[in-house]
Amino acid sequence: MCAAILKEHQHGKSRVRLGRTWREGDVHHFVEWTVHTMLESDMAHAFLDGSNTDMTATDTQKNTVYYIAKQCNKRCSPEEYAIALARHFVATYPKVSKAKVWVEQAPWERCQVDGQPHNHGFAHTGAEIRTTFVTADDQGNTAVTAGLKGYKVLKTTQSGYEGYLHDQYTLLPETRDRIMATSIAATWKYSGPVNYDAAYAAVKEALQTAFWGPPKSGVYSPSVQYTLFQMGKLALARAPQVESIYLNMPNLHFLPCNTVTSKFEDDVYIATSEPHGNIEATITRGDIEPHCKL
Ligand SMILES: O=c1[nH]c(=O)c2[nH]c(=O)[nH]c2[nH]1
Repeated sequence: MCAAILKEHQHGKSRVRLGRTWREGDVHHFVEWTVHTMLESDMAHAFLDGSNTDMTATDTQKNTVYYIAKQCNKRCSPEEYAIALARHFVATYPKVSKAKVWVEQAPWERCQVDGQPHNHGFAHTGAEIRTTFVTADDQGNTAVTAGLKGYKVLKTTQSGYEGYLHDQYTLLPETRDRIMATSIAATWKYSGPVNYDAAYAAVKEALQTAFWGPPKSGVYSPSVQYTLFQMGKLALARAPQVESIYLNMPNLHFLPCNTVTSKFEDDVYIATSEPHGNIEATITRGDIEPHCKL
């Protein structure tokens, strides 16, 4: 038999789903989180010898997800929760050298009835999922990445695509007026502790502003690539605690449609989801390692 060496190993629980309410008098707050845990630990003997001695079972990890949610008795951000959970794992289990926690927050939003925010009513907006990824190690280091995914945005004009390489394989006509649509996935890394809710709002607003531009005039986009960089740049400018940001933006095509009676007049499009372009980049303030995608 050939020699085989065990390299990196880890174990965790995926897709642990929980709801958490916090009651502040009559006003209730609600989050739904899907949590993934992963522990790097001194457990080579489990892989090599079949011994489970000292192993933190993934079922135990799942139970801890709920336990720490219960311990968070004040309303908290997904980042604060993930930090508490990751630190609990390294503090409690001597064999664990690093804990990784991912949290995805479902888009439940307080609803309005008769123009008033409801005390305990929430609607699933189907909008973006807020994400976080936290690592804590046994040396006391904690790293926090925040993000969002599935945030679909579109503009009906102020987008074009021209000047690209033309050869025998090129069919795409150049345009200065097209629909631009994407589903933004972003992750950004914090340089230290911040107000996570405020920083999230600042980054999201920066992404929106750079994508759409001013309400009346918009802003011209010569490509998804250029707009993506503008979005990342504005996020870094508006959120000083953000060290770097990764953006993935599929180009969701709305294709010009000729109808049986008329040619395309920037009005009727064939809506598509695939195939789609796919553009991504990491934008940093300096020479920083790219970070983890959720
Ligand atoms: O903004 C765009 N970037 C591209 O790289 C590309 N490629 C393509 O066919 N259309 C577009 N649009």
